Amino acid sequence: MSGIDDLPPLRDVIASHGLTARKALGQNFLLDLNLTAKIARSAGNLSGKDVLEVGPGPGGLTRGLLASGARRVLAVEKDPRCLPALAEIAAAYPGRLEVISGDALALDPAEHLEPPYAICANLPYNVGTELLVRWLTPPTWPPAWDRLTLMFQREVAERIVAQPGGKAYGRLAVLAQWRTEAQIVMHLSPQAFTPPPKVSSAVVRLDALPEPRFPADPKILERVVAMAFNQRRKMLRAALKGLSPDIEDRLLASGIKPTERAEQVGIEAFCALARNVAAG
Ligand SMILES: C[S@@+](CC[C@H](N)C(=O)[O-])C[C@H]1O[C@@H](n2cnc3c(N)ncnc32)[C@H](O)[C@@H]1O
Repeated sequence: MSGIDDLPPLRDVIASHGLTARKALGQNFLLDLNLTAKIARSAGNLSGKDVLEVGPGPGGLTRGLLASGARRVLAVEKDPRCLPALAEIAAAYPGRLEVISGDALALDPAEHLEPPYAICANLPYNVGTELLVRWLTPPTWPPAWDRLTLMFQREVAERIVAQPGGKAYGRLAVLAQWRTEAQIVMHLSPQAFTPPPKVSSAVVRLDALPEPRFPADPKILERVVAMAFNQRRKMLRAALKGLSPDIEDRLLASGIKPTERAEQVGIEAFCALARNVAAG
């Protein structure tokens, strides 16, 4: 007995299905069901909610999400070897777990889930940031999800919640914090995983704000921020010179010193610059 459901312990599951971890798929499994239950709880009240899970693997977190009351979990898994283990969970929770075999990058969750849905995942390291950026930049805001609860390498988690003035602060921090409340809610040591990765991990929770903190056109803001941080060691007057011939004036009008570097500029000032650029 696992403690949170009547399914077998995960060590038995991975042994019986021959689920040796594959590095190319970012497979570091969580086999402690108390821990996966804790991560599911950190996603808040899931009762009656639809949840998207990317990369369920043998299903430890999936079991936590179902046990914590999610109405329906849509789990997208690229490794077909995991499907039999997931089918056993689906049988234990009739009508509540749908498993899609394939690449999460190719999935449109809107075709399957009732908004506002939650997204909760122990993300594969190789596609984690790409998925996060995609979820943070939907065509309209608020997005179809209302909360992301995601495990990342600790260094990526720290970049998401970073404040101006340090090396961790960059495009990811601006994109995340402009339209969400982002916080690290849990730290995990490598030993929590099988096999243990080289680095520590952290769970980040991002709550979608009803509207952005400061007004700006998303596309223009993304362009300004990408250019500014692509050459983060340069002064902004140089890093952003491709943006406008009178960039120094625009920076000054936005309250930014042209000699500053991107990592010194807060989100409010980046938004002011994006509005100035949009005004033509
Ligand atoms: C870090 S493991 C997490 C597994 C499980 N959720 C856990 O916590 O034990 C990442 C999982 O994502 C899967 N995966 C990797 N790339 C994927 C992709 N592009 N789309 C969907 N799943 C993917 C891997 O096969 C693996 O099962």
